[in-house]
Amino acid sequence: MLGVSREDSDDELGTDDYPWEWIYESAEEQDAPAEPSAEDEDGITSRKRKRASTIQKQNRIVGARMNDFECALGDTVLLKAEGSHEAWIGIIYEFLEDEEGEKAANFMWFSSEKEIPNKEKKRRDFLENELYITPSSDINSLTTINGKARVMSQQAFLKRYPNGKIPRKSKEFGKVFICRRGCNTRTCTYTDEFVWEDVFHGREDIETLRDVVKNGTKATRKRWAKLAKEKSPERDYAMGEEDDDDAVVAGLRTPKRAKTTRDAVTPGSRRRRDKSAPGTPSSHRTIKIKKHLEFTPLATRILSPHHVQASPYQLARTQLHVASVPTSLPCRESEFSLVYSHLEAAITDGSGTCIYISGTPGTGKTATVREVVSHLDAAVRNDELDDFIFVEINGMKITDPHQAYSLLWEALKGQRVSPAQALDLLEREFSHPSPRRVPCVVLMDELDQLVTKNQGVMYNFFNWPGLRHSRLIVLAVANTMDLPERTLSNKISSRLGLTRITFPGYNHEQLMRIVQSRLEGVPGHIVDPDAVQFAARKVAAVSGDARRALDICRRAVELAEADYQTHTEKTMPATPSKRGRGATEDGTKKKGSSGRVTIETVRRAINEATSNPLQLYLRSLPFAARLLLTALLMRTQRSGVAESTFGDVLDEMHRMLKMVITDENSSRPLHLLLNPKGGGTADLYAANGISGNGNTMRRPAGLSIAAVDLTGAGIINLEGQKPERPSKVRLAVGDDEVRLAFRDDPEIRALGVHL
Ligand SMILES: Nc1ncnc2c1ncn2[C@@H]1O[C@H](COP(=O)(O)OP(=O)(O)OP(=O)(O)O)[C@@H](O)[C@H]1O
Repeated sequence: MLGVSREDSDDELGTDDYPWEWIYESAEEQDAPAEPSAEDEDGITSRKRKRASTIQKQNRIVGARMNDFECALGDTVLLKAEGSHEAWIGIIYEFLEDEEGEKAANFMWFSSEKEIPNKEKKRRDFLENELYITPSSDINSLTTINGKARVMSQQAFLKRYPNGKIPRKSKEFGKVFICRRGCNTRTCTYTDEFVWEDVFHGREDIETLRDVVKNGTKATRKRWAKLAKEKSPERDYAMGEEDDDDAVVAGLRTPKRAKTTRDAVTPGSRRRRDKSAPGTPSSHRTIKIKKHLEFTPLATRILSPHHVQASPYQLARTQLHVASVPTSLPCRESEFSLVYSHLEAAITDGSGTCIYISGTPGTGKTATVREVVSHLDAAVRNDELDDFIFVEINGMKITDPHQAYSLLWEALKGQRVSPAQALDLLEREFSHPSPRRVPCVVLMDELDQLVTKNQGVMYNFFNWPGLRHSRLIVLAVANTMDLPERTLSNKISSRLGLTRITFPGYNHEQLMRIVQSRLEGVPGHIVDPDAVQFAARKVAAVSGDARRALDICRRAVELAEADYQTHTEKTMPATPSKRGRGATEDGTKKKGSSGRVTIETVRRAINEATSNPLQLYLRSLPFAARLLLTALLMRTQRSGVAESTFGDVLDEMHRMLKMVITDENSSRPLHLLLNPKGGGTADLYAANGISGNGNTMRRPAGLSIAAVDLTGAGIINLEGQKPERPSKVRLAVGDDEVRLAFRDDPEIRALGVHL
C-alpha cells in the first residue's frame, strides 16, 4: 500500500453518490493520428473498413464520468483502500463491467518502496515520492477511484519542486510522484532506469509500458549475481558472471516460508539444508561465500566415532522410517503432476484456488504435497517462478480450529494476533486489492480435525481462494471424500467449486516399489525381494497404506539385525571387534541366512506387532474403553503433552462422535455407520440419550468403569483412580501400541479417526 495518507488527499469526487457513466470513443477520434489510416489500393474496401472500424470504436469505452469528474484510459488515478488510511495509485488500463455488471476498471499498479517485502534485495536509493510501476494489475470497481494523480521523471519533478518536496499545503500534495523504474515487487526485480516522459505519454503507450515492465523485471541469475555484487562488492561470491548451479546466491530466491506446525518436516528441508540457512523462515540473507580450502595437518586428523560408516541395518532402518523424507515418490507421478500444475498455474496467474485432496491414511497425500512445494521452491530459486509463501496448518496440532486464522495471518504478515482478530484482518485483506500480495500456499492437513460447530473455519478456508484479491491457494487434505458435503451441505460445497484429487490406496506392486525404492543404496542385500513382496501383499489386502508397509519392513530389519548380532556373538571370540559389531571391512554384512530379512522375518514382524499380549488385550477391550483410549491418544497428539485432564479427553471424544452424529446428509443410520454389523455402539449411545444434534450428547455408558479398569490394568494412569473432569490422566503404555491396536478397528475408523 502506498505511503499516501488519505487524510492528506482531498476527495476530488466529493461525498455525493452520483452514478458512473461510460464515455465511448467518439467518431472524431477515428481520425486521430495514432490510428493507422486505411489507405488501400482499392477505395471501396477502404471505405468499408473505415465504417466497420468506426462502429467498433464507437462501442469502445475510453473513459468514465461521475458528475463532473472524468477519467480516461491511460490516466493515473488515486484509489481509496477501504479499511485503511492509505491510498493506491494505478494507471487505468482497461474499462469493463465485472461479473455483477458493476462498472469497473483494470488498474496497472504503482508501488512504493514500502511495499517491497524483501528487505534484503530491495534498492536503497529510493527517493521521497518515488513510485515503481509494477507488472501487476487488478480489476476494481470505479467507486474506488478517489481522484487523479500525476507521475513524472525525477528531472521534471525537480523542475517543479526544486527542493524535491511538495509543500503540505499544496493541492498537489500526495498526488504527484516520480517514476524512474519498474519493479516486480514479488520477485524484487527492477527494470533499468528510464525517463518517464520517454516511455509513457498516455493511453497509446500502455501496452508498451506493460511490456517494458514485464520483460524488464524478469529475474535472471545473472541479474542476481550483479545485484549481490553491487550490494556487497567486497565479498567473494561463489559465482562468476556465468554463475553455475551451486553458485546461486543461495536463498535469494527462496519463497517466504512460514512453518507454523510444530516439528513439521518441511518439504525442501534437504535441499535447503544444502543451500541456505536451516530454519530461517525467509532465507534471503544466506549468501554463499567461497571458502579457501583448509587443510588439517595429517598428524592431528582424528576419526570421530560418527565417521564410522553406518551398518546396512542402520541405513535400512533409517530409510524405511516413515519420518525420513524419500528422494522420490514412486507411484504418485500423476497425482504429483496434477497438484504441481494447479499450483504453478495459480502462482503464475496470481489467482486463488482450492484443491481438496482425499484418500485413506498412508496414501502419500502429505508427502506428495510437500514434494510439490519443494519442487516449486526450487523453481523459485531458479528464477522460473514467482515467490510464494508456504504454510502448513495441521488440524491435529492445534487445540482449537480457530487458531488456523492466527496461523495464516502470522504466515502472511508475521504478526501474532488472536483468532478473532486474525479472522477480521483476513476478511479485510482478501477482499481488497494489493499489488504486492505474494501468493500464499496453505496446506491444511488433517482437515477432518478442523471441523467446528458451525463449520466456519472450513468454510472460510474454502471460500477465500475464490475472492478476487486473495491469491490464496488452499490444499485441503482429508481422509474422506465427502467431508465438504457432509459438513457444509451439498449446495455450499458445489458453489465453492473445489478441484478434487483422490489418492487411491496402493496395490501390492506399488507398495513393493515404494519399499524397494527406500532400500536403494543399502549395501549387502539384507532384504530379500520375496520378503518385501510378502509384506506388500499383506498390507495391500487390508489397507493400501504405505506407512504400514514401511513400518512392517522396518521392524523386520530390526529383527534381522538382532538375529545377526546374536549369531555373531555366538561365533565370534569374546573380545569385541574394533570395527564395531557386525560390520565388515566394506560396511556390508557377512553372508549367512541369519541376518537377512526373509518372508519368515516379515511374518514374525507382523505377528509380533499384532499378537503380543498387550495388543491382544487392547483389541479385546469393550468399545467404551477403546473409545476412551483413542480420545486420550488424539488429545495427546493435539496438545503435544502427555498429560491431559479427564475432562479434556471427554471433550475430544465428543468431538469425534459429533462428526458422525451430525452426519445429517448420510442416509445410513448412525448405528450402521458406527458398526456395520449393527448393535453395540448404537445401543451404547441410544441408552445414554445421544441424539442427532450433538448438543444433548452425554457421556456414553461404561466410560467411568472403563477408565477405572484401564487404570487397574496399567494401561492408563488416572489421578486418584477417579474418573472426574479435573483428574489428570495419561497413557501408561506406548502411543504406538494403542495406535497399532486400533488402527484397523472398524468402529474407530467409522468415527473418521485415523491413527
Ligand atoms: N509413493 C510413495 N513413495 C515413498 N514413500 C511414500 C509414498 N507414499 C507414501 N509414502 C510414505 O508413507 C508415509 C505416509 O505418507 P503420507 O503421510 O504422505 O500419507 P497421507 O496420505 O498423508 O496419510 P495421512 O492421511 O495418514 O496423513 C510417509 O512416510 C511417506 O513418505
